Amino acid sequence: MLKFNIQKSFKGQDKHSKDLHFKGEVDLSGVCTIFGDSGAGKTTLLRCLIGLESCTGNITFQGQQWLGSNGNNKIHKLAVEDRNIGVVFQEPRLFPHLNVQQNLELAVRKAKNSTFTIHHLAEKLGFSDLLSHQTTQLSGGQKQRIAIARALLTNPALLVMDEPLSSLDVTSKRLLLPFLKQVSEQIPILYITHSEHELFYLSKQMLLVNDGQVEAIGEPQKLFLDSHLSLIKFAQQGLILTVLVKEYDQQEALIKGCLDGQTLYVSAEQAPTTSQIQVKINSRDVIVALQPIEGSSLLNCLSAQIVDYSQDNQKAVVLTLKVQSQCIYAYITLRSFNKLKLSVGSYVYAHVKTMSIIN
Ligand SMILES: Nc1ncnc2c1ncn2[C@@H]1O[C@H](COP(=O)(O)OP(=O)(O)OP(=O)(O)O)[C@@H](O)[C@H]1O
Repeated sequence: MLKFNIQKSFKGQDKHSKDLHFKGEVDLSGVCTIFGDSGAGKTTLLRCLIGLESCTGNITFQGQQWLGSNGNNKIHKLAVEDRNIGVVFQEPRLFPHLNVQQNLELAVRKAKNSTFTIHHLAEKLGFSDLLSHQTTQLSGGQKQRIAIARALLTNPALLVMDEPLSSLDVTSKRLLLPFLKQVSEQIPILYITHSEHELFYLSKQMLLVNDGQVEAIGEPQKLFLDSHLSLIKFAQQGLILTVLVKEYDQQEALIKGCLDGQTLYVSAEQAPTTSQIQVKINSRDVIVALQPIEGSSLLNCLSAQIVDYSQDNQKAVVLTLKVQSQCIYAYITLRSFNKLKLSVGSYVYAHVKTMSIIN
């Protein structure tokens, strides 16, 4: 469990800055993603938690006090190096005067009984042939793989990552995302990202940061559907759903899947390698009708119920359509909404024009 109630002020440094106040309790297991708008305070929260940024208040991790009062009204702050955290930033920050092996050996020396070895991680992350290379000769993706290995070799109780994949190519992301998911079964990960794809692929829970505060903590699917949260403006553009793979038709490059018991066809150049896929359905790609549309090129028609709706200032309505356990949004005009006499509880047919696979 990670518990925190901390304040941070940048006012001395920047008169325009607001005070930030973060409060929350997270039962850390798997990946917990820190998500929010640019400037919301994600990096500041993370840096305060791990002790790289000074702040006031209380932090405890798995019963160990990292920050707080020690009873005599004196501030207790556990040194960063005693918190047993592995840290990976957007920039790999390797020692340029050492080769890959030497960079990693520094971490091994720091660790107490590491469960990982250089050999094992080099194989898993595909850099066995780079061990004798100077780090200055490596690409960004190679450096980041080594930075992740270095963090793991310190045998951390918590791995903290600030947008670790944001500047990497697709191939590196394809290698690292499943790896991190696997690692998170052993070591909890606190992970900042702007990518919805990474968020939904990795996280069991998310910590939503908004305007210098923790706005909500919970499962991504639930928070993305909560119309009271700031996330809604972003979520209403489209939601991510889990689809079970039934079969793949190579000739038509089409996956036949199952979404909450209903058939869904998804275009894919290759057969999926997993038994379930995640697809993003944009709200503007959903056509709502009172009957199934016949004789059209539309492949997907889901029967759904309207469970909520909101009107935006563009004279459009965003409908929340529940398929069974999962929801999609549909963005329609106010005129269509009125014409179809829609309301909460109405049953409709949601025709999905297109969707993208995100894992
Ligand atoms: N060193 C600093 N001096 C003054 N203000 C700062 C400093 N660092 C952060 N801030 C302010 O604190 C707020 C939160 O910044 P932070 O970098 O934590 O946001 P973020 O959510 O991580 O943003 P991004 O996604 O763009 O990285 C911003 O208003 C920012 O201007």
